[in-house]
Amino acid sequence: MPEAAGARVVTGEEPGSFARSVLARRHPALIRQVRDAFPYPPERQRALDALLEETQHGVIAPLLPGAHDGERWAVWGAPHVGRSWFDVPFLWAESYFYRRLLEAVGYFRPGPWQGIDPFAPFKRAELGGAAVAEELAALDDVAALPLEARDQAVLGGALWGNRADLGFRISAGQPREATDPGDPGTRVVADDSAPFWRHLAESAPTTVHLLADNAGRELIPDLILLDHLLRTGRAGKAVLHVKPYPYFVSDATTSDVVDCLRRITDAPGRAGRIGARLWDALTGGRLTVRTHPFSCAPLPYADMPADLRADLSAAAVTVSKGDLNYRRLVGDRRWPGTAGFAERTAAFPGPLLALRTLKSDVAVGIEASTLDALEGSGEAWRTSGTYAVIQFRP
Ligand SMILES: O=P(O)(O)OC[C@H]1O[C@](O)(CO)[C@@H](O)[C@@H]1O
Repeated sequence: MPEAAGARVVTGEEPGSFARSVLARRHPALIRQVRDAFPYPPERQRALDALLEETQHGVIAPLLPGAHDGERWAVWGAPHVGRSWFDVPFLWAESYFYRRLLEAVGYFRPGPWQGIDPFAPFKRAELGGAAVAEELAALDDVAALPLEARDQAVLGGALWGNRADLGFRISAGQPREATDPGDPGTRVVADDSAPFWRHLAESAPTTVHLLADNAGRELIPDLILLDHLLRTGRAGKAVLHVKPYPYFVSDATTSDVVDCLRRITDAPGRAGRIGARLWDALTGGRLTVRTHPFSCAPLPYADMPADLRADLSAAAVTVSKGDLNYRRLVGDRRWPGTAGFAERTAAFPGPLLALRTLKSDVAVGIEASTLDALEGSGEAWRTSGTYAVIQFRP
């Protein structure tokens, strides 16, 4: 990889950088929100306070002895433990932060707080909100469209669903809506949707994998996309990869899949029918949910273990959702924006589609003229969540 030598790994060292703002502002705000959202006993509160102090002023500590995944994290953390959270790779720091937050709230420890998702109140509020109801109702109109327009509608739904990310909206202690993106069509800065649909038309209807990102307003359109691919015969089977435990605030776990499915199934009109089909697909084995531990690993996809690699190698396509998955696909480095998507993702097995709204510094596969226009716009286009890419390579 000739560019790797010249592309710096993203860390929080640089004052004013996006990564630094996440570590210095979002993470403390999130700790406070979680602390306020539950009646945690004093020892859990103290653990959360200690984590806050450590992340801002201390050095990275290892997991407590006896952690079920202690050995794995000891290997992954060996180069970083004992250093400032701001000085280590941002991808690793964010991933480990969520693991430590779960430790602080007693998520894995036998006892009353075991298995209690600290982000559940935020996810639940979103799922019960008006936006989800409106989005489900809009499916009635999509049903009337010709196939090609329906293809674009469900793909666009899954793409822009990625804007609805609760972690992204935590700023200075307050969840906030991202700025209105304006006309989403003009905000897709790399669009390989045509070759993607051609590829599916030319492939035998084998298995489609989807690496899910956020629950709620993102997972619902993801499920609708999978239903569309199954129903139109582009996929014979589908596999939905979700996180084995709560992660990056709103990342989907199996219980979020169930909550979303219930929400879709309970909706009137076409949404309810899609929900019933998805339920049948799950119970009948056409749609499978996977929770591979690597889904929460602080590593690029190039380092995926052999079993996951074998699984994805057999896919007609893997659809990768969201910003974090994108960083893990291309490597969390300051690549030139024009670096090739196919080249950067060469180590990923099988055909790949990335659907991502841009919420961090990493971007590749953008035409030089588009990149110039974006750089000249004065906008925080890499991090605002208002621009997106649909990038495909066979
Ligand atoms: O939910 P997504 O799209 O993966 O976004 C996660 C992104 O949010 C951040 O954690 C910051 O809020 C980024 O650093 C990260 O890549």
